[in-house]
Amino acid sequence: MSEWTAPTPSIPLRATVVVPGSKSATARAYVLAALADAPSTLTGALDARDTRLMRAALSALGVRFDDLPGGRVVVTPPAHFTAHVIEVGLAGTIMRFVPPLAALAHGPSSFHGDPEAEARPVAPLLEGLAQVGVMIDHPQAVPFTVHGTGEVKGGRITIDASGSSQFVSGLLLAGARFAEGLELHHHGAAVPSRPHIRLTLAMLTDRGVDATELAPDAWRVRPGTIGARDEVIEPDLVNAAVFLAAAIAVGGRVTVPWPDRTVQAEGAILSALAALGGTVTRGAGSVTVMGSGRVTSADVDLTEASELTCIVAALLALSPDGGRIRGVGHIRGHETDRLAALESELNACGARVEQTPDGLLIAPGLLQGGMWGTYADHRMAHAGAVLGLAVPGVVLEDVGATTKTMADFPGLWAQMVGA
Ligand SMILES: O=C(O)C1=C[C@@H](OP(=O)(O)O)[C@@H](O)[C@H](O)C1
Ligand SMILES: C=C(OP(=O)(O)O)C(=O)O
Repeated sequence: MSEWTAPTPSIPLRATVVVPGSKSATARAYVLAALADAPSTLTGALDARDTRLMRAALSALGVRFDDLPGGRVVVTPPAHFTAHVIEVGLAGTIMRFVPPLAALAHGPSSFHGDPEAEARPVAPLLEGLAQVGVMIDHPQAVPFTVHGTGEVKGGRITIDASGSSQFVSGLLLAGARFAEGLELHHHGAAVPSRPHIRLTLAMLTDRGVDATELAPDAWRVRPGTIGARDEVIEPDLVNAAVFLAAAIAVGGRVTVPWPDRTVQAEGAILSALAALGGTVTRGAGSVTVMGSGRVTSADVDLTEASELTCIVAALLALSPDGGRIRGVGHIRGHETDRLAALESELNACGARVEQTPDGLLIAPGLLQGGMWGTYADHRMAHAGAVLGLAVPGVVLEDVGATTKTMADFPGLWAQMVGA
């Protein structure tokens, strides 16, 4: 546990921050390289806890990683995956993307993780694999064991993916390596975070896989090889948004590198920041957000970008009129129950927050600093940092939680604030 006092700048921000590679793109690029027909070279892959654990998990299955100068890594797939013990940490991408690869190995692979990982939903994914003949012990939650037989029959699977888009992505990523491919149907309440499914389909298509959305809740992947691909990983736009949010919280301007074309959820991210009072300007390869120091009250639907909930909640708590967040009921199953955690921490700081079935209602209050619980959750830590820009004395219980997706969040934050 490392406590960290959030810096409160005395002058408006003026900063450019270079945010590391996308967690979601790195995880997919590693998994697809592991499944490919030849080695792939990736540049700018994220190096943080989730992606280190992903490398360790894939290495355990027989994949080789050779680091080269210039942030490049060559990923060499094995002829056959070898069953092994897999450590998922608290990464949704590992507990949901790696089991289908373990099913393609010979023998049992047991999946373990942090205590918090055991509360995260994984059953729909594992039940989906069971529908096409994969044997799994304790398919309810981490820890579980996948008994691989070297092949997966594939075919039609129906699951309830309302708990996480990662159930869909995890099955689609490996579907081309199933003997009959995959036709995946969702049955249940709305699937969240759809831009992440679009990212999965785009990265599959880019590697020569015939992967399509047949209907809003149905996807098909035809069997075939997954082509090796050399790729430059884009910056993580959700993590970039944390820094852009800072300009809205205290005023000034923050610039981050931003790809000119992306399949990350840029529309949802930039429109949320604009709704909260940010003036968003696109430059060539960058985005700048300017803020006046006054957060606009807003009613924000984050169905497409639920990872923003924590920082949007912190900003709305700073708004003189508060606001509302909708469309994110499923984040009760993220790194922690984020709606409960935000309600508890923001109320402890003097805001008046209550949960709704699918989000939060946030009313203003007289805000004060104090200990900010981080719940082993990087995005709860980000929220505390954003709040602390404007409220002196916010102390994060454990800034180490941020290493999940950024190796040096405190360093980047200090650089931005000019501390
Ligand atoms: O596929 C991915 O890379 C992700 C999908 C989303 O999951 P949910 O659909 O569970 O929100 C997102 O929140 C998570 O951070 C990353
Ligand atoms: C939900 C998140 O992560 P994970 O990939 O572990 O699901 C997140 O990063 O906000």
